[in-house]
Amino acid sequence: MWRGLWTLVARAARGPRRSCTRQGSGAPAPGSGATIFALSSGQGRCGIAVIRTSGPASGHALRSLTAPRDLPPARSACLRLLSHPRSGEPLDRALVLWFPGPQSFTGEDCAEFHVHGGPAVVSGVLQALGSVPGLRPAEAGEFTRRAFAHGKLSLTEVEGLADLIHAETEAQRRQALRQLDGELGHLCHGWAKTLTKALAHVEAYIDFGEDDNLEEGVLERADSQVRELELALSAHLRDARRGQRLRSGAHVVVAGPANAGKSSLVNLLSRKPVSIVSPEPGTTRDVLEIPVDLAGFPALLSDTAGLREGVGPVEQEGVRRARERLEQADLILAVLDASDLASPSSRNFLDTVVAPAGAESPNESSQRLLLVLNKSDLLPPGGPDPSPNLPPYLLLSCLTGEGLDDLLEALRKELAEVCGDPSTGPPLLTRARHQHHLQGCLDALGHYRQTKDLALAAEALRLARGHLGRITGGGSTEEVLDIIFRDFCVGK
Ligand SMILES: Nc1nc2c(ncn2[C@@H]2O[C@H](COP(=O)(O)OP(=O)(O)OP(=O)(O)O)[C@@H](O)[C@H]2O)c(=O)[nH]1
Ligand SMILES: [K+]
Ligand SMILES: [Mg+2]
Repeated sequence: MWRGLWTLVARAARGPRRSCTRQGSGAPAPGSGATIFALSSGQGRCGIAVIRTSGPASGHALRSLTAPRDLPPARSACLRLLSHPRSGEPLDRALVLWFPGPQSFTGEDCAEFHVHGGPAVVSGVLQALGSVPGLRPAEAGEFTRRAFAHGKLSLTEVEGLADLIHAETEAQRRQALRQLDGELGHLCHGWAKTLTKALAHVEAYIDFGEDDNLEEGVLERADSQVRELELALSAHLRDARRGQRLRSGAHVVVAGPANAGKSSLVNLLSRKPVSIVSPEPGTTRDVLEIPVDLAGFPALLSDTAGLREGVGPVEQEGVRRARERLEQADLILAVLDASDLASPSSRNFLDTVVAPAGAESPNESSQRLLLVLNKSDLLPPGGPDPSPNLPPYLLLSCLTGEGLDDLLEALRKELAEVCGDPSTGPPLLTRARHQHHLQGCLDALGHYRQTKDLALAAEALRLARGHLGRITGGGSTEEVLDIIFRDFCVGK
C-alpha cells in the first residue's frame, strides 16, 4: 500500500504523465527533502519495537511527539513520554535517540523511537509521525539507499548488509559481515589504483614519448602491472561460483541403491521427517528438495529415488530424475547399505557413480562425493566385509545416530571447499554482478595487451577501471540500484 501510495506521490513530483510506467523502485533521489519513517524492527508483538526517521524534518518530528521537551543530546538515549502531536493523547513512554547528520546511518538527521512492542503502540506512533508535516512512510530499502547516496556505504557493503539481514547459517553471516566491512570493496579499490597508475604511465608516454626526460621503461612497467592484475582477477573469477553457492546454498544430492537409507539420512540431516521412510524398496520416487543448514553452510539437500533397473514406468522416471539431479550436484552423498555391499545393486552403484567421481582429480570443476555406509548397526563387530576396491568411506547408522558427528565434520570440510570458507579465504564474489564486472575488466585488459595503438590501450585501461568502479557502486545505473535495494524490507 505504501509503495503504491508513494508511486503516485513520486509521479506527481515528476510532473504530469512523464511516463506511464513505474520507473525504478519509485524511491526518490535523496536530498529531495522528504523525511521518511518506518518500523525498523520485525512486525508483530514484541518487547521493544524500533521506529526511525531520516531526513531534515526528523528533529521537528521528535520534538512534535515529545513536546514540551527539547531535543535530547545527540546519540544518547533519553526516556520521554510520547504523545500525538494533534490530539495530545499519550501514546507510550519510550526511549528516544537523536542522531544529527552527517553522523548517522543515512548521513541525514535521524531519530529513533524505542517503543513498547504492542501492535497498538506501534501503529499509534506511526500514525502520529504520519501527521507531522513533511513526513511520509519509507519505501523498502530507502534508509539504506540514502546511506549509499550519502557515501556512508559502498554498493558491495550495501549487498553485505542485505545478506547479513537474510543470513541463515553461520558461514553466510561471516561472509556477509566481511562484505559489510568493505573487504571486497577494498580489494576492488586496490585493483583500480593499480590501473590508474598504469594509465598514468601510458598517458605520460603518449604525451612525452619523444621527450628525453621521460624515464626508461615506462610502458614496460605498465605492461607488467596489467599482467599481474590479470592474474589476480583470473584467480578470483575461478573462485566466483563459490561465493554464489554460499549465498544461495550448495546442491547436495543424496543418492544410492533402493533401500540404502537415503530418506532416513535426509530426515536425520534436516532434523525433520520430510521424506517417507519404509522397508519397501522404491519408496522415494520423485526428487525431494529441502533447504538445510549443513554444518554451518547453507545447502539444498535433495532426496532421490533409489537407482535400480527393471522397475515400472513411474519409478523409472524417478530414476531418470535422480540421475539428472546427480549431474547438477555440487556434492554427492552416496549412500550404501553397509550390510549389503556385495549385492549387484551396490556393486553397480559403486562402479557407475562412486568410482567415476573418485577417479577425477579433485580440481575445482570435478564433482565432490562422500561415500556413506549406512546401517552400521547391522554389521558384525569387525566392520564391513573387507572389499578390495572400496574407496574411503564413513560408517553411519541412521537408526542409532552413530557416526553422525564424523559425517557432519566431513560435510563441513567438503562444503568449505564447495562454498569457500568465509573465515579464512579471500573475499568472495557473492553475486553474478561482481563476476560480470570482473570479467568485463579482464576482457578490457585483454584488449589492452593486444592493441599496438597507445590511445586505444589507454581507453582499454579506462574501461577496465570503470568495471571495477561499478562493483562498488561508482556510476551505477538506476536499474542496478533498484535490483539491489529490492532485497531490503521497509525500515531498512
Ligand atoms: N537397521 C537400520 N535400518 C535402517 C537404517 N537406516 C534406514 N534403515 C531402514 O531401512 C529401510 C529403508 O530406509 P529408507 O530411508 O526408506 O531408504 P531409501 O534409500 O530412502 O529407500 P528408497 O526410497 O526406497 O530407495 C527402512 O526400513 C529404514 O527404517 C539404519 O541405520 N539401520
Ligand atoms: K525404502
Ligand atoms: Mg527414500
